[in-house]
Amino acid sequence: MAKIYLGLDASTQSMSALAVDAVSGEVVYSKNVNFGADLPWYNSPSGYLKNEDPSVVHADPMMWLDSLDMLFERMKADGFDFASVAAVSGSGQQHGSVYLNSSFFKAVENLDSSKTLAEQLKPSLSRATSPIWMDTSTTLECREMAEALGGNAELSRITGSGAIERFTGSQIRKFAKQEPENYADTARIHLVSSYLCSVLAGRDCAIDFGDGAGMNMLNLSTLKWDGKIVSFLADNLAEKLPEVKASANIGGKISKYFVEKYGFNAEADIVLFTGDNPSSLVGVGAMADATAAISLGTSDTFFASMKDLATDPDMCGHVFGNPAGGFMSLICFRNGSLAREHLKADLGVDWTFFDKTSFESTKVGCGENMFIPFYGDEIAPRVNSDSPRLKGTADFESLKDKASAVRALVEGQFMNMKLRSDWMSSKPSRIRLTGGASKSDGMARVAADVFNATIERMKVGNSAALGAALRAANASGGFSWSDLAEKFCKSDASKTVEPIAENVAVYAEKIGKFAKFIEAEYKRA
Ligand SMILES: Nc1ncnc2c1ncn2[C@@H]1O[C@H](COP(=O)(O)OP(=O)(O)O)[C@@H](O)[C@H]1O
Ligand SMILES: O=C(CO)[C@@H](O)[C@H](O)COP(=O)(O)O
Repeated sequence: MAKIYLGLDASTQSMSALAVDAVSGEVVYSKNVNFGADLPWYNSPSGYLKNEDPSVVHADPMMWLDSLDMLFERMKADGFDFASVAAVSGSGQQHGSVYLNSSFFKAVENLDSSKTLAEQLKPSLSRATSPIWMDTSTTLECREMAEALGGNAELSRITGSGAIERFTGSQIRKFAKQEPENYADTARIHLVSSYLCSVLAGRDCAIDFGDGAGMNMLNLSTLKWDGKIVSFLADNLAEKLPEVKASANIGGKISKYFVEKYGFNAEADIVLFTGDNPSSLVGVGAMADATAAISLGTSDTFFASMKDLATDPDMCGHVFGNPAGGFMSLICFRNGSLAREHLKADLGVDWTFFDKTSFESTKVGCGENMFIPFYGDEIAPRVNSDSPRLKGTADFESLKDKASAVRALVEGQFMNMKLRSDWMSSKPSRIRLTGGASKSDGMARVAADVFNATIERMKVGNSAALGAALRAANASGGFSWSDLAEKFCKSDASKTVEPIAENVAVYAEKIGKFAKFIEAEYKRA
């Protein structure tokens, strides 16, 4: 008999759903709502609100709720059989936080299916907007954290990361300092993942170890909130935090709101949500071995499950909980797809030119041309930037040579990724590529040659939503990881890209020059 599990993914730019039949091994349904295109009244074309201070990046949490209702409406219109779903889980863009007053607990338990989620839950916000992972405005709070808590190396030893601007701890501290009344009015602080989980379950749910580790306050040795860090960050913070639990816990049965409105089975389990990267780790089938993965979503990320805990001396890399148990390493690049989109718009070209044509008409390594692709602040390395830096021929620097500009930007992104990931002890010979831009053959080729690794692309593209569905099947249905990985996490052999020795040598030679170019331009501390 079919066993259907539904995975949801609320990432930076979209809310998506993917349903699997865990018995037959089929993906039976998928659907997507794009925040910019489908909810234009939120004025968030790329999923976040414009701010006059570019370091402040917030999103409207009601946009996430409206997109969830819209997604389920679309699924209903498609005739999706909600009643057949045995369990739901999900993932959210990491680090983003939702601030709620004490009315939240009752409001989420008593959702009325004749109204929308947003109209019922808006009054329970104690902060109108949510800082998200792209926010870099908490440098001062990070410095205060490091000074008070024994330095970044110590914070990294305890939490898996030094004090980081986008992580939730420094964001909470900034909110408490700048808006003390609203902070005092806050009874609960959720992550995007645990907020949506709570809404689905109709009760206040826990944060999981995967996403919780992105808050700079989870003690990785005890897997509890670290008392010393929490009390330093803000007054009474401990009581405002949800519980933190292993990802495989059930948050509860699905709320009657979704049963009445969309026809879910009232017995469907809601499995704790996690971050989109930990979820992708599961979706690419890398939860149980040392396979590395690169996700080219809004952010670019490089991650792998971890055998031995190791931290990054340069503080760009992080340790998160692996939803399948143990830990994972991750490096996040803020100038991922948005930098590619920026150049694409500046050049007035389409994705075919960007993914293919430009690579066919240019040479590997791009001669002397180099492109540091930091259109905005970067987090790996941690530098403030408001424009990319180009060095090379006049036509290249003025962007007249469009093909070279595209190649050099992509090469710059992957060489930077290689430089920042060298702290991870194992050099992967095989990397799984996922995310919206992984369809680009040009990018897959550059990744293979820069990393000297086989690049595998997945049969099921949306690895975060797939990971969520597989986590639901594992935690609620008892399906083993090996069974699920065997059925769902296969790469598409026709899209595998092998490294070419000649090209590998070009990048091995060029990467040193590129590192010096970055250092000279940004004079890193
Ligand atoms: N053909 C393509 N080539 C390169 N990038 C693409 C292509 N199609 C989509 N993208 C990029 O994929 C991104 C979305 O990827 P996705 O994984 O859905 O992001 P997220 O999960 O962060 O919302 C878009 O920002 C877009 O730039
Ligand atoms: O900050 C991080 C990871 O630390 C980002 O990777 C966010 O989790 C956003 O993910 P995408 O929407 O780009 O997938």
